[in-house]
Amino acid sequence: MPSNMKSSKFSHLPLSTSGPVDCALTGTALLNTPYLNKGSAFPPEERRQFKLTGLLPQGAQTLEQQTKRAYQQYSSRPDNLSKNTFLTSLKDQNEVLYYKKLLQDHLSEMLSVVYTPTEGDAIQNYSRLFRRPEGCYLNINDQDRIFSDMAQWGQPDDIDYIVVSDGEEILGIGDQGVGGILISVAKLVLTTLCAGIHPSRSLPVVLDCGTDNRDLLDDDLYLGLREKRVRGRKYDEFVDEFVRAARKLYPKAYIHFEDFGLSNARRILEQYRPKMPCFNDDVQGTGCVTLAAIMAGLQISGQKLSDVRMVIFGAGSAGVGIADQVRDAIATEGNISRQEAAKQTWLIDKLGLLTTESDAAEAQKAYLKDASDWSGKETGLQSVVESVHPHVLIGTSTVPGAFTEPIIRAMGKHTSRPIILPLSNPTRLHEAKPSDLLKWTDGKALVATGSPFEPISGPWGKDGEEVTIQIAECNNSVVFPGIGLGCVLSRASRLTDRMLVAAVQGLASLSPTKNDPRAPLLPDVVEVRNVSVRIARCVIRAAVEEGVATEEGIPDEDEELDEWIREQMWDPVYRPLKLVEMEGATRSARGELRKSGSVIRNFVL
Ligand SMILES: NC(=O)C1=CN([C@@H]2O[C@H](COP(=O)(O)OP(=O)(O)OC[C@H]3O[C@@H](n4cnc5c(N)ncnc54)[C@H](O)[C@@H]3O)[C@@H](O)[C@H]2O)C=CC1
Ligand SMILES: CC(=O)C(=O)O
Ligand SMILES: [Mg+2]
Repeated sequence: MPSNMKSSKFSHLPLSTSGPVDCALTGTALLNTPYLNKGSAFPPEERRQFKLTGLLPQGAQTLEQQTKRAYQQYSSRPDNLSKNTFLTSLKDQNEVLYYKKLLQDHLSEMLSVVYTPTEGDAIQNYSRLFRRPEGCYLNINDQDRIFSDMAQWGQPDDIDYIVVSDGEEILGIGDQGVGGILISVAKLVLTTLCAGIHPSRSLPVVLDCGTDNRDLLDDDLYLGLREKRVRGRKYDEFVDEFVRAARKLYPKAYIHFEDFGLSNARRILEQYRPKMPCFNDDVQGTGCVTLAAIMAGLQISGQKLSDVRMVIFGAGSAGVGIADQVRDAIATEGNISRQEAAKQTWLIDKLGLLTTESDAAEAQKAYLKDASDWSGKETGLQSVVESVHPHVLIGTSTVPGAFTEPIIRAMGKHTSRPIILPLSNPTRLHEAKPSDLLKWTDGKALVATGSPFEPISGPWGKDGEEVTIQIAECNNSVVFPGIGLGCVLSRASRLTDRMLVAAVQGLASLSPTKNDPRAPLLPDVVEVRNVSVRIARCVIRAAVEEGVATEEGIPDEDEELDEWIREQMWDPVYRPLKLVEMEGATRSARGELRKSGSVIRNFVL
């Protein structure tokens, strides 16, 4: 069934997005509510019923006509950052139009504008571009207000998905302080775009703990807490207060941690994941998507995962997250211990290879190489590649150009199809350009990147014929929306390792290389909603098997389960509005009116 087709069989479900939307709003208040506003597309009868005549020009248009006009306006913006700003204001006016435009018509073109790389520029310029607040800003010096500040966002049933960042390691651009709110917003845009998480049932949060970014502290327009980043006990208490408030206020919500600093990301994840449904995208999401890309690459090179040697350059949250996911998969495939499987990965960080003599973080310890084996030897990337002969090389270092020609040529000497994944974001921080990687390996490298790249042509076909190679985007955005959707719909009480493995298997089963060895390693972005349905299906199945799914009535059959999932995915279409009474309702911080536990938002002035 196509992703936009709804199933009457499941239209009774509370999260069903079929049928009319209850609306208590009229007039300007309705026009000012982005979730309900249809602008020039309000049909004549709704204009009369909702007191809109006189507030709109006569012509009642279709969503397609609005999309055409909005695209013309978008195209007239001179650069990507102003296109990004344009789209933000469109989202503030009319969410259906915003998502429809992106989702159905221009996804490949616009994803890089609302996400990496352009969103990185928007975040760096947050306090200069600021027009209106988006989301929940919590302040480390006002911890006693966390509960009441968060309580404004709805009633207990109202929030399904929270993305929270403390702004310390945004993409590869470091500490962005309060600007981190925009990574929470952008990740939530992707959950709606790619997995149909209801845009009014999610909550972006920034934990403002100060910043160590001198440029921000010196900027008189900076909007965040103007003090050095708070660390230690007070920081831990702050995170804990946030988690407690989130759990108490929105007990159904799944918590997605994004772009926390290296010293906190994994620690926080390990602390909370045994107790609640939560996820760290940089650690787990990146691990899952990268493992799926590696599996697709190995299918082409004809190798087994359990035979693979892998070098990871940049042993932070993402690098170690990938190492763990690959190690666990090797252990399962080869029926060996995790400890044994870890021997196939070499981690390199700022000071070179991590060995038993390195001052390693807890998470890195599983991968330390015996220092005596390396004594007197160089431990930089080139020497390690020359001595280890890796099949897979991963870049999560934020060091642009780190994968040099000699390194890649050295790798190519010992493996016929090197799998090379420069994953640092945004684009300017990639460890290598795909065009160079293909040039240095005569088109043999199997490449996927953290940010999008154009296809590359070269004389790499049979007898030197020109071929064009598509570069897959290996970004956690391919998996986190589907994983989140699976957890939300099954109301999983935890996100277990097995559920993550299931997500990888679901994604790997859709790799285009299954049918065409020249195809990109991961599905194209335009397939993303179907990919999310598949991942969600696998995650839900695993949640049921693990006994952590608390939702009743999850279908057993795959086809029926997919229908059940799709029915609960929000689509950017104008649904008819139904005028309702507003008595007994309360207003949320979004300006929407909520009746106890109702899914549908209304609004009063
Ligand atoms: N493609 C994707 O899906 C994802 C990409 N990333 C990207 O990966 C990069 C790293 O992100 P995180 O792991 O979250 O950051 P992180 O700060 O946790 O890790 C970066 C690591 O690189 C190391 N490093 C810095 N300079 C180095 C050098 N000269 N040589 C070797 N290592 C060096 C740092 O010491 C640190 O351990 C960022 O650019 C981020 O955008 C992160 C998550 C997902
Ligand atoms: C993609 C992502 O999560 C990052 O670059 O941090
Ligand atoms: Mg991230």
